[in-house]
Amino acid sequence: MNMIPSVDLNDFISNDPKKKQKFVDAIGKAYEEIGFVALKGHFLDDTLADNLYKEVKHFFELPVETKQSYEIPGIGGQRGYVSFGKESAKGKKEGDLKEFWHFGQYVEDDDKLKAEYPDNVIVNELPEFNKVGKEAYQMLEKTAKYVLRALALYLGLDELYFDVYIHNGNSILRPIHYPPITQEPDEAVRAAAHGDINLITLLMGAQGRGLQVQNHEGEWIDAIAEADELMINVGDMLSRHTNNKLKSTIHRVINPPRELWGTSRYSIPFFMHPISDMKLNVLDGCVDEENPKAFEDITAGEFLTERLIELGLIKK
Ligand SMILES: O=C(O)CCC(=O)C(=O)O
Ligand SMILES: [Fe+2]
Repeated sequence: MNMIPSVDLNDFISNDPKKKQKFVDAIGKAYEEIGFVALKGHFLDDTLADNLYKEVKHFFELPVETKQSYEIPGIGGQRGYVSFGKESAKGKKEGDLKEFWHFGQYVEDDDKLKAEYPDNVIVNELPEFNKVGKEAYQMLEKTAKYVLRALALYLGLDELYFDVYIHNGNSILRPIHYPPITQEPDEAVRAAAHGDINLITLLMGAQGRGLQVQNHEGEWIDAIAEADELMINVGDMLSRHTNNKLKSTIHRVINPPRELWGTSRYSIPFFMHPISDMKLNVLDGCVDEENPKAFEDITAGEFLTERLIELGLIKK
């Protein structure tokens, strides 16, 4: 499989059962094979996406001292700014060549979760950044909810199975800036090969080249979505919950050829996480003689903490 299939969310949302089933089958098959799809018909419109990119660029252009004033100690980088080189992929010692920001959940109707999550960090210099970040967060979350509904049907679960776990979930919108490369990097790359931690990841298509996905044969293929598509992949939480039926595919961001070292790269993944109490225990329907239970029982919160330690974002 050398192609990332394209699907249209309008098929799922339409009242036509045939189209809906076609969407469910296509996304399920893609996730059993390559682990990625390109999705049209999502809820993030062009104007909002353009404004988000504009504001994100303004943010990363702020003086480094200003950005660092938004780096909050003690929360594992879960909100606000994370400076250059701090995060490394699981198993790597070199930090990735990136700086990033985290917008988190906007809890309005659950005091317990509101207290559990760190507050969102407000950038005083850029009122629009805060506003556009929240709007984009909510539109991507809505898109992800429908994708998970389709996957629930594919897995033989109730269509609304994931809804209770993702309402006020611990999702994160992460604008990333990969700065220009100024000297021959030793071992470090923009983002070393990794699987995402969460249930599913939504990535806007507009970004430049660089993202690559590893297929079953171990070959790296370029993942390029069209401007109106979101690239959506399975993360390790969903892969675990489905006993590896849905694949969390390894991907990376390679450094550009030398003539493009002078250019920045921006990308804005939305990592869909459930609430921390969700049990990621392997679903009964995903276990049979050929596929024995491959993972220990664990909650989403425990799994996240384990991985943030491995990424260097929380200290043991
Ligand atoms: O920058 C990209 O295109 C992808 C980044 C990524 O895979 C990640 O942050 O998990
Ligand atoms: Fe990723």
